[in-house]
Amino acid sequence: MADHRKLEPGKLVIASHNQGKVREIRALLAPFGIEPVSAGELDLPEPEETGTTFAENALLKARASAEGANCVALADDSGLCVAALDGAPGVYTADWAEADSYEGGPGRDWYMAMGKVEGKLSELGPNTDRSAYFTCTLALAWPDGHSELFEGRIQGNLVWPPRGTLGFGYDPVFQPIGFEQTFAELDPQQKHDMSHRADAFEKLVKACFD
Ligand SMILES: O=P(O)(O)OP(=O)(O)OP(=O)(O)OC[C@H]1O[C@@H](n2cnc3c(O)ncnc32)[C@H](O)[C@@H]1O
Ligand SMILES: [Mg+2]
Repeated sequence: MADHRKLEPGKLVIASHNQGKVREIRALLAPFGIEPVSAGELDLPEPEETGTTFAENALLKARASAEGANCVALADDSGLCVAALDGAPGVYTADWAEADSYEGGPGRDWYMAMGKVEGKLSELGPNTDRSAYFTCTLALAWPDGHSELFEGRIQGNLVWPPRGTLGFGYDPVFQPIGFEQTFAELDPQQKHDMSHRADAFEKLVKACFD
């Protein structure tokens, strides 16, 4: 594998507009002397995610922030891949939650999105395989165009109805293998110890900090 570029202590833009993700990435970065600032805090525009893979979208977001802020940027493109749905919603996980909010503007309705997944699974019958995994691709981009990619994954099963109030997105329906609780019922630290994001982050740390 090609040499990795080390991350120096200092400013880093978290190229995400998802508060749940930003919170988790801040916690994961906390031990490394990095000063994270989010794309939202810098008023950087949210680029359109036109890629067809997690890697393409992660790079697109990281590059947009690295150029916009002229500093190193870290993006996360992630999603839920359901075995019985041939990997859907996958790279379109966030799109499945697009909805007109009650205020009339566009927004995201996670309960509706979780119901959409459940609806498609139930159409397949009562004995349908409920296994799914979360995947996360992290992209680091430097203002000079250099970039690095890291992937992580966690396997689990989908539950219905949703359970728990912690975490974000699809956490209330995702029960990681070996646990009785969903991601939204587990302590956030427990999620950080095993999640798809933590798995990708571990690879990033080995490559860019060690
Ligand atoms: O692109 P940014 O601004 O980072 O924010 P986003 O919410 O649009 O993020 P993605 O494009 O990567 O879409 C991935 C979706 O997958 C879901 N997801 C990813 N990681 C998750 C996690 O740890 N727990 C629950 N849902 C997760 C969540 O709903 C995300 O919105
Ligand atoms: Mg997105």
